[in-house]
Amino acid sequence: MDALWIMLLVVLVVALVLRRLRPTWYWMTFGVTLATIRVLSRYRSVMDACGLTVPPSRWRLTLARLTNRPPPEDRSPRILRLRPTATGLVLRLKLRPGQDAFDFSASSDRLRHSFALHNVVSREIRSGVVELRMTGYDILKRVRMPAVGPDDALRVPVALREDGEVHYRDYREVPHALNVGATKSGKSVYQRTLVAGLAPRNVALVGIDCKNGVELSPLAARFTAMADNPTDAAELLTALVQYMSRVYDLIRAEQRISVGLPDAEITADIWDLPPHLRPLPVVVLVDEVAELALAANKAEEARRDRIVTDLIRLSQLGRAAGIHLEICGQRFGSELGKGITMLRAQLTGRTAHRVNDETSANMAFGDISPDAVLAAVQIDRDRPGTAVAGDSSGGWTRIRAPHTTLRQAVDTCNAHAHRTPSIPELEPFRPAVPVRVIVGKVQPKSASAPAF
Ligand SMILES: Nc1ncnc2c1ncn2[C@@H]1O[C@H](COP(=O)(O)OP(=O)(O)OP(=O)(O)O)[C@@H](O)[C@H]1O
Repeated sequence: MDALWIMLLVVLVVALVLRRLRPTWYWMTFGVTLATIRVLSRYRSVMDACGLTVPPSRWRLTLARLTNRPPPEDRSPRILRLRPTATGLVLRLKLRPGQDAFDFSASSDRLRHSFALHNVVSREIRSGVVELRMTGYDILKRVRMPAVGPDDALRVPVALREDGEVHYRDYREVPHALNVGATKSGKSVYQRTLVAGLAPRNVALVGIDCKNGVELSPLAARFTAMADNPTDAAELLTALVQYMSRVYDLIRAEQRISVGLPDAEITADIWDLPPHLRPLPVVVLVDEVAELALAANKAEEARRDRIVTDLIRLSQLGRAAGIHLEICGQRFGSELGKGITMLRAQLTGRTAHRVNDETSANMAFGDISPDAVLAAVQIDRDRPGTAVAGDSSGGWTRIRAPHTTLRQAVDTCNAHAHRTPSIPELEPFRPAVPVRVIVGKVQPKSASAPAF
């Protein structure tokens, strides 16, 4: 008997220690079973307490009256499935008549308290079916990205979502994106994670970093072109617009629509071109857009207008030519001058790191979702890297990128330097990569693979 008590005590101590120090292990060993028991045993009372039940139907009431039985209780949504995951539980529910997916998202905070789980996120799967994704512990405290298999060239896992899913930056779905956040909020780490994710893929990277190149030039080995001041940036963007025209000429030359040509072979963008003719996609990363958009005198004003006009043209026409914009800034509002709001309207993907005021959050989400504005303002100061990510469809989620160090990103870029394509129009902007000496060998500058 004594041995049994000692064993139980040891298990309890181990569980408490794991819960504090290794929440992932705690969840996998004890947490998942305890949470499943808790959710199933409290389910009816929690639904009732959260106002997620519906009164019994008329025929049930009539039947109870006819058979002289007490009236039936209010009904909770039917559980279709309860699935444990590595970070929590997924509960799929069939709604009762009169219920709405919004009822569940509005009650998610009440649900998480009632089930004693860390977080509950609800989403509609299809008409009448809602999924509650519950996480058992704070998975954004120390982000560990789950292993994801080889994927499409332009779908990069960049962060972890609060519901335990991977957040992807998918350039085919969302061609251009905006990333705002106060200083020290984690924008550069997010951008670095993105570059490290893109480096092993067949894309051309173009960087504009007017902070004298401090963020992007260490990663230069994987960049086809780079500018570290507004004057070079203006020239680089003009060259990109010329490149875009050449890609459009190529697409037109390949269209040759005739009666006999199958519909599937009529192309209006690079993705429908035959693989041997298809140019590589180009991702243009702009760090701190305000440096490009502000002007102190007349000459700078002319340059600024040229830059903003070229960015607008790239954002309007670039997608079909495989050119994608990824623009970072502390603020992105009309105070940056003419054309900025027009440019912002073209940037479908929105990510807001911690911002200091509601106005800055409005610049990312004001025209999309008021809830997301509130969530961006509430991001904790001691949680850099946490952001609210959304798109223009109104959906949003809390995410946090893994803490990719500059050393990790530099190593990844150097390892994939041989993939750096060369684009003739951008050749004058190719960054000078210092000759690297590796174990006694002299490594030449990265080999140039032709983009097209
Ligand atoms: N995802 C993350 N996980 C953990 N720590 C992070 C994360 N992102 C950023 N940090 C921490 O926050 C610090 C500031 O991040 P970062 O340099 O990316 O901010 P920033 O928004 O680019 O700031 P600035 O605009 O001043 O350049 C980093 O040095 C890092 O220590």
